Amino acid sequence: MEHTKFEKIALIGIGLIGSSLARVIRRNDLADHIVVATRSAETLSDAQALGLGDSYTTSNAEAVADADLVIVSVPVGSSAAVAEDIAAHLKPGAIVTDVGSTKASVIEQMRPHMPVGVHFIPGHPIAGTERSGPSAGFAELFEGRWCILTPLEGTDPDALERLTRFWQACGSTVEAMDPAHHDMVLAIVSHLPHIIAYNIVGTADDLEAVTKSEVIKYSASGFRDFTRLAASDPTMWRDVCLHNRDAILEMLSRFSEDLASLQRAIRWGDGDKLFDLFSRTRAVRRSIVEAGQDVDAVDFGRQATRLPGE
Ligand SMILES: NC(=O)C1=CN([C@@H]2O[C@H](COP(=O)(O)OP(=O)(O)OC[C@H]3O[C@@H](n4cnc5c(N)ncnc54)[C@H](O)[C@@H]3O)[C@@H](O)[C@H]2O)C=CC1
Ligand SMILES: O=C(O)C(=O)Cc1ccc(O)cc1
Repeated sequence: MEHTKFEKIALIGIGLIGSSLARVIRRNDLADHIVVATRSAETLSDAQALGLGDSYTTSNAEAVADADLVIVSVPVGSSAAVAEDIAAHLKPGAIVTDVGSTKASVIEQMRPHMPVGVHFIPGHPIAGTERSGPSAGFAELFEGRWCILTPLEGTDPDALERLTRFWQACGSTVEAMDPAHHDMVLAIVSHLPHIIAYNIVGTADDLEAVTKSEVIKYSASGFRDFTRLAASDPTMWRDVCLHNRDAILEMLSRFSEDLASLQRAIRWGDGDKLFDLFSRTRAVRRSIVEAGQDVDAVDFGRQATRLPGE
């Protein structure tokens, strides 16, 4: 594909997302050289053992020297620190992007550090699993998934086109969105489901004294699905909650109102209300499946979401 290959791609952060990128970049021949950078020497040596890059460093600054594409894949709360590390070492004309689950906060943290002549284009692949670390990644992660880019005003169209082609070459469909809108949409479709999962599994865990064995023994599919989400990386999700605070609080307050109304229907035996809601929600699921967004039907998706030991 014309103009898709980069000379040198710097991957800052080599967890689930960074290592999946490393694998797909290698498999699809999207770079002549992949340089891997991460903060801890231990993670770096894991990445090296997996053969994820062509060179390795614990210095973010060293990694970006001569790179024409820099992809920051760290928990969103570390975005400012990474931007500070790399700012003075970026090659003029380089594209800097990220994969963070929140966008307004990442922009606020990184934009002030970006030098003139460097193209900063924030992004977010809507693809992941509950696993983390360099061994968790796989080359197919982004296949058939959306990647949202939130370009800033005045973004160079050629740089945007190059980054769009990069994500397409990873198997994704790219869409541009306003950062505030992204944060609101993701709050309801991704952040709230994780918070609800953390909460319900926590509630069950608090009942431990009475139900310890029952929670495990009878964990039917409903509860099991929540435990998968609630097994997601604590640092990553702490940062998402702290950095998409307003949108999450807005969605949580709507959620609490609706939950109170559901609680009331149960208390007063309002079967019609329950039936109407459950019919409406069943139609939502059907439209997702019809739109081909039912990832459970995709083989690698099923594999990726298996519990450890399954
Ligand atoms: N896990 C998921 O399902 C998805 C995650 N994301 C976003 O991708 C980003 C990365 O997430 P994962 O890969 O899942 O996390 P991870 O925990 O698997 O990996 C994070 C990596 O960042 C490194 N790191 C942390 N601080 C650093 C610093 N200051 N300098 C250099 N490296 C640093 C860690 O050592 C680790 O290698 C997060 O912003 C997350 O919100 C986006 C889509 C899906
Ligand atoms: O594991 C799951 O079900 C996910 O929802 C993965 C995920 C987590 C965070 C994102 O920003 C995007 C995708």
